[in-house]
Amino acid sequence: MSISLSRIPEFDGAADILSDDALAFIEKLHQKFAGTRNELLAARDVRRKQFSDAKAIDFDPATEEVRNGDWKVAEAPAALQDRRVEITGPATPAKMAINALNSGAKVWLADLEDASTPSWNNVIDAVKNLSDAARGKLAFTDEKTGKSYALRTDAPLATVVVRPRGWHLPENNVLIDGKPGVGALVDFGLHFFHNAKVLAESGQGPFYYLPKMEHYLEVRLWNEVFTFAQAELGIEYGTVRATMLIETIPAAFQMDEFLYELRDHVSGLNAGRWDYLFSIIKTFREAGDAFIMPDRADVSMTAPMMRAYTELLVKTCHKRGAFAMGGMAAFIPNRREPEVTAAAFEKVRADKTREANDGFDGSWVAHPDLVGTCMEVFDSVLGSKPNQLDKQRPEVEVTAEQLLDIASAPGSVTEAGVRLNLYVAVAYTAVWLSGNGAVAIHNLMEDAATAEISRSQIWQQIRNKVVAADTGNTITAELVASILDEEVEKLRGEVNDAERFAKYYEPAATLIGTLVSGRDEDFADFLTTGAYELLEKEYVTKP
Ligand SMILES: CC(=O)SCCNC(=O)CCNC(=O)[C@H](O)C(C)(C)COP(=O)(O)OP(=O)(O)OC[C@H]1O[C@@H](n2cnc3c(N)ncnc32)[C@H](O)[C@@H]1OP(=O)(O)O
Ligand SMILES: O=CC(=O)O
Ligand SMILES: [Mg+2]
Repeated sequence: MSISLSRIPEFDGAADILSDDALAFIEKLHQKFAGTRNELLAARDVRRKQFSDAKAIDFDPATEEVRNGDWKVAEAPAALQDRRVEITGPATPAKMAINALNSGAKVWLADLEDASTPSWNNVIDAVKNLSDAARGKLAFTDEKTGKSYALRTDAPLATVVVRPRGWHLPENNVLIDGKPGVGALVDFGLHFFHNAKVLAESGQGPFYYLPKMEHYLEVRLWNEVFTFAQAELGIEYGTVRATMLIETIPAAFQMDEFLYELRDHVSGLNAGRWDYLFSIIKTFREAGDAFIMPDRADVSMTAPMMRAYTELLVKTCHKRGAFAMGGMAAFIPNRREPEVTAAAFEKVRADKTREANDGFDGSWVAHPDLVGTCMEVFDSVLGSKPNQLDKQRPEVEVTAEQLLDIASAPGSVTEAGVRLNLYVAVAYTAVWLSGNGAVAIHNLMEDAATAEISRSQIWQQIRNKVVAADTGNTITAELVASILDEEVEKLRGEVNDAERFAKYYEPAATLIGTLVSGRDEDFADFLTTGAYELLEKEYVTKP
């Protein structure tokens, strides 16, 4: 097996991140783990079809012993005992990293997944920023504004928890025997290689968030990666700690199994609500009326199936001694519009209050101005305790039917919802292609997970011939195509920059137009896979 690179990004420090020793480590990770990763991805397709045909998923009888067994995960290290507020955001540009580290949050989820466009420059800059942060020397001057950014010294910085890409994404710029590498192994491998020792020495990690897994064997693979990586670099077994997102519907049926597989390296589970909704739509997209999701804006965390999911997560985590982490309310403040900010504070407060009262140990915010709201809510529930691991939920009983009870989610499908989904999916994908993996649209945070819901809902609605509640029209491919045209014209006017529109919005619109078609052959497992092909072809590798 041999490793090579398409190119080294042209900025200071990139060559150091891609040193020969680091690449040798990445090559070893691929040698040992890429084959299993490929098999596990193929197994996802087979299972999904089975679930869709059966119109059901159930708890696996083969792992009943794990679910009924009396076991606990390893105790969390001091740096992760108090996670009441976690800010999320990309690790590039450096100013975002510094703002997150300085935000007052206990943890920063440094995101190479939902909030990140994995252009080669972004991936390497993110690792470089994380490496500088681990050594306390991250600083930045914004060339546009002249504003300088430095790590604060007057208060603790957030503890860094890095989220590498999910198992599905390739890394086209790392070639293994001439073929694309595995994004997850590149992100993890580079971060771990450069930072594991320094973080371990200061008790600050290395810590990870693991996204988008669908089966406990995928967790087992991460456990093997961690075990190997620690041994290879002489780091004590069990130093790595990871929090796993329960953000796919099959994973909701395996919370115990996930924790068990990673029990020496785990610190908790997180309720990743946006990918979770996407996963429900994706899994059951052709399974008929019982699985039609209402308009995205209608589905809230108080819908019965979402209550079942979060209640089961808290119960399972605390029974096993693992943290239960809340998810992202998408409302974000706007510093130029006080009434938008006030509404965001109120909605986020309500969301965090529900989570804190349910027993979550902390939760996520998308913006520094929301740290205070989340902190106040958890302070009032936790009191002097760092977490509420002691809050057991024996009264919670959740069935497979409750987890899959989509039909009783309040709300309806409307043509206005279709229109909004198309607008958001195209606008987000265009911004993603321009290098930003997260953006505010209509005062909501949009990232890869929220955009996935928008595009997959439309496919599901066309496929199942859903009738729109507001117009009485059946949602057909033709209707969607004509609304898409209108929304693209609206965006053209708003963007008002022909070159930018042609470069980012037109390819985004073409991609989304295909993905939503309602035809089997057009439904991609991930929006970002197609977008990544465009990114690599059109925007990065071309001179
Ligand atoms: C489904 C999921 O996975 S959720 C987790 C993944 N998603 C995310 O992490 C999204 C995180 N949030 C963001 O990226 C941003 O908040 C956005 C894109 C939604 C909005 O960003 P902006 O439009 O820049 O917001 P705004 O102009 O109000 O920002 C004000 C300041 O706060 C900073 N800021 C905003 N959000 C963040 C953040 N999450 N982390 C660090 N700094 C931030 C901005 O950089 C800006 O700093 P500056 O004044 O020094 O220039
Ligand atoms: O990653 C989080 C989500 O909601 O998706
Ligand atoms: Mg997600």
